[in-house]
Amino acid sequence: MLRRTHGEVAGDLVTTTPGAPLMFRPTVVQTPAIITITILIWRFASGLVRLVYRHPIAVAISLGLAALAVLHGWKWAAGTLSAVIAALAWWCVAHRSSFSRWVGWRLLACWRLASVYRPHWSFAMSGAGLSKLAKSLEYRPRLVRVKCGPVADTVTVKMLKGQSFDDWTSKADNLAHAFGALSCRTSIVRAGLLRLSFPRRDPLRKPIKALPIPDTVNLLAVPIGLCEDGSPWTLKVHGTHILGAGATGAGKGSIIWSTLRGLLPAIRAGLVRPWGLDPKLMELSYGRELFYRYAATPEDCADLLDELVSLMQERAGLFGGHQRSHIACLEYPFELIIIDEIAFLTAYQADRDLKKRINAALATLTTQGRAVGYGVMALLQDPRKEVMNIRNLFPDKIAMRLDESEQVDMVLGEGARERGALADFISPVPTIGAGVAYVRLETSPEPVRVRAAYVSDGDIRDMVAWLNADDYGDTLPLPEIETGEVA
Ligand SMILES: Nc1ncnc2c1ncn2[C@@H]1O[C@H](COP(=O)(O)OP(=O)(O)OP(=O)(O)O)[C@@H](O)[C@H]1O
Repeated sequence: MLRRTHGEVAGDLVTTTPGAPLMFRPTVVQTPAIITITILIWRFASGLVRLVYRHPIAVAISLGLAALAVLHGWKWAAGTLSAVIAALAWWCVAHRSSFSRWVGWRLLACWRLASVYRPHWSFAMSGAGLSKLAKSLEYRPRLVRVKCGPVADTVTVKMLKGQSFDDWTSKADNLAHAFGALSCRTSIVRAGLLRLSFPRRDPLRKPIKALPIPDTVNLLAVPIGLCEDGSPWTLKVHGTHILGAGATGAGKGSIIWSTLRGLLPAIRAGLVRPWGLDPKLMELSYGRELFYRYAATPEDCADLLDELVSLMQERAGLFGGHQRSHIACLEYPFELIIIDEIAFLTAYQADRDLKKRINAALATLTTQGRAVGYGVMALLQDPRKEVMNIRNLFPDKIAMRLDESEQVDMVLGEGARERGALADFISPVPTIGAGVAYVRLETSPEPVRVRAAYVSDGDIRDMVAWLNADDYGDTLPLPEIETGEVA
């Protein structure tokens, strides 16, 4: 027997027939039409306000054309529209960069929103497991805004309540494929708001030619290559120490030479003094004349490091009580100690006394050198702790192509690989992957993919010639040089 009943009496029902089907119909509360209409009007009005706020120019043009068509006829509207299009085309040809900035990227963003992100959003969210089902309703993260730049699209998203940043970083691969991109990077804008970055093309696909020797030198931003968004990759060399790790053939040399190239005017002026330690004898020796001092054998390297420690301590003694930071000048230049394959001097050194001396000198330089104008840039192949037990004394790290995925976090810190630093996936083919690296820039904790410019043997010879050229004689002006306050 079938019985219809209202929800509230269901709890009191008793049936004597075992297995008798019970039809349960919940109480339906009729919403008054006025409330439904008010909600619809409210939604329409807020959508309209949002449209005007987000696209004021497009709305103004559309309204203006509509007004023209109503007041003077469609021919006037069509003529004005043609004039506007012709003006935009002229702007695009004559001043491409300003056109792109003000119009081009916005139009592209509208197009990408309508053709890529909006249509695939719902499926991508449920496919990646980022939407939630509650009471038979599907709740999806809200697509807030799409912006386009020369290289990548950035999509701002409002996360669902209860979601964490890690929920999104772990789905980066799913999202990249869902929107037809090569990769997806996630970063936090503010609580609950995320930025997803989808590259449309890869500016690091091809080797980058050696950058021009700059006129001015900023020790806090030496240009050495490009970031994945096409912006310059600059390296802070003053007030820090840099550790670069990469398997053989990863292109560690390009980081050294690009840095020296960016510093060349300051080296020539005597404001920066590079010290080269080259235990492999293969890398730095090619541009030996660029170095203020150079050592290759482990004994010479140990002596040089000891000398640097005593110079540094002497300078610290002079600065003590007078100044707390270093500004590069002729009297106290910035001393940059470049060590190629540091493991040869530390872990792989057979002579135990020498190894101890070198380790002690390196630890002293890296712990006390920053504030008095001593910076260490060390490169190595194997970042494991057994090989490099002082890697935590290097504030800035660069992960080039690495052999194992676990090595990525050893270099860039816990969780870096999960956040997209796929250094173990960098191609071993030199033209594709040499010089490519992941770094954490000061502005963001998220790893950024970068590529150092390739400084060829010819470029190094040119740098030596440039340094030794005496056309300026003694009248060489000091380059503008910026150093930061280093506490
Ligand atoms: N930035 C770069 N862009 C393109 N190609 C590069 C770049 N850097 C290096 N290469 C190419 O990769 C090769 C290996 O580079 P490099 O010797 O610098 O590697 P490495 O990491 O120092 O290797 P190893 O540790 O064995 O000395 C170079 O001969 C060059 O052809």
